[in-house]
Amino acid sequence: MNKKTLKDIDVKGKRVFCRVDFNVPMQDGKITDETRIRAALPTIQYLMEQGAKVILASHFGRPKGKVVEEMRLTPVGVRLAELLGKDVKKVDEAYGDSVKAVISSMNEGDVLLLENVRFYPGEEKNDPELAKAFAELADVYVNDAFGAAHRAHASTEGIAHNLPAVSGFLMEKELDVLGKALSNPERPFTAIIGGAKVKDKIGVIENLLELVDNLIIGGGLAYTFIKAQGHEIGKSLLEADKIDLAKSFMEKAKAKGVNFYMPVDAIVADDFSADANSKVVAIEEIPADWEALDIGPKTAEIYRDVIQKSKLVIWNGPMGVFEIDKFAGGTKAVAEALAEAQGTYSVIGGGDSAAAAEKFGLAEKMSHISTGGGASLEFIEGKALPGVMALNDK
Ligand SMILES: Nc1ncnc2c1ncn2[C@@H]1O[C@H](COP(=O)(O)OP(=O)(O)OP(=O)(O)O)[C@@H](O)[C@H]1O
Ligand SMILES: O=C(O)[C@H](O)COP(=O)(O)O
Repeated sequence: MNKKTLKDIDVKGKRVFCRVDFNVPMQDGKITDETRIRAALPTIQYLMEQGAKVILASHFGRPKGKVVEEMRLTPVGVRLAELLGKDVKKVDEAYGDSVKAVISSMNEGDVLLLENVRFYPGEEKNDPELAKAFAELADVYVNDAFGAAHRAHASTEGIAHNLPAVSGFLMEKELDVLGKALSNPERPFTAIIGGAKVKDKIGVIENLLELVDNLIIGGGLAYTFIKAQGHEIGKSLLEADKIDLAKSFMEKAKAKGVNFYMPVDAIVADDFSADANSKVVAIEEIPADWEALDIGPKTAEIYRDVIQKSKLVIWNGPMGVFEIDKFAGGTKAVAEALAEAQGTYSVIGGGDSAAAAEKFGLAEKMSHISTGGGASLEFIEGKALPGVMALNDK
């Protein structure tokens, strides 16, 4: 990487604004997967050992520029303190005089966690004033938030223009590992795209068609494609204004000779809940009042077979609502196929896919679990990541 890293600068006694990605899966105020917190520890511990005053900033969820009580970073601070074996002071703002006062009382090696940066409308707008306000808190900026590096926001991009700016260890490692896997990909190269963020991921699919031999679609975003094929999808997730785009992708795949795999069956439910009635149906037969919440067993078998014949697989986004056991089978089948595949380099991206691998006890069997979802996809697509571009050159 041609960007400066933490090892290139001296942080002793300095106030370091360290952007991390603590956007962890959470249910009822409990962290359900702490991969992203653990992944940030090497940088945080290094900063502590070097005698920096460590000021951590992160976003959590999508509060849209307002304070949302359930999206405070307080539970993350509690868990971080346990993992570090050290107090972590948490404040309820992310800049301003009261935060400055807390920072001025910090000792070398102390750790402070700021509030969710997305509580401020300027964050996602990359407002230069907010970037300046963040920068005023510190002497140095370290970006270790690989998972948010595809966002040009005030705490991931803007701030880097106001302070000496370097990457953290996690950022460096992610760019290194992903860069190596993709510089000359082994084939067959397969991408598996699932999850629920249809808007975010649909563009990615188009770019992946230029790179891969096989494209597997699952999760909530599959149903926009199924609809585009002319089937009814009941109450399944749909991005209606993307149907034509989905159609054009399927045509593009055909023209390019990319194998485009979509669910042939699904598990449908009459409610989005653990005690819903559910059944397996062929993909053309989703009942009007039901929604598809997982791929079906036939689809899982086909996907398993493709995965096992691949040399490089990137996987982003679960195949179904894996948080609920009865809709977890498809995601589990994909995770198992990846874990069992011999000689296949497997890269998992996305908070939820990583959480799923962890939930099924298969995380250790994957070649690389990236802490980035959208970020790893954009990197794979060959896009420049704003959070990386803004850092100082070596
Ligand atoms: N068929 C479906 N209908 C509705 N929701 C679904 C369906 N399949 C999966 N999901 C949901 O998608 C969510 C994950 O989607 P998301 O796109 O955020 O994936 P991700 O792996 O976390 O990627 P990223 O890190 O980029 O956000 C899960 O909470 C899961 O329950
Ligand atoms: O979960 C992620 O992919 C990152 O934390 C970025 O979150 P975002 O998609 O809400 O920007």
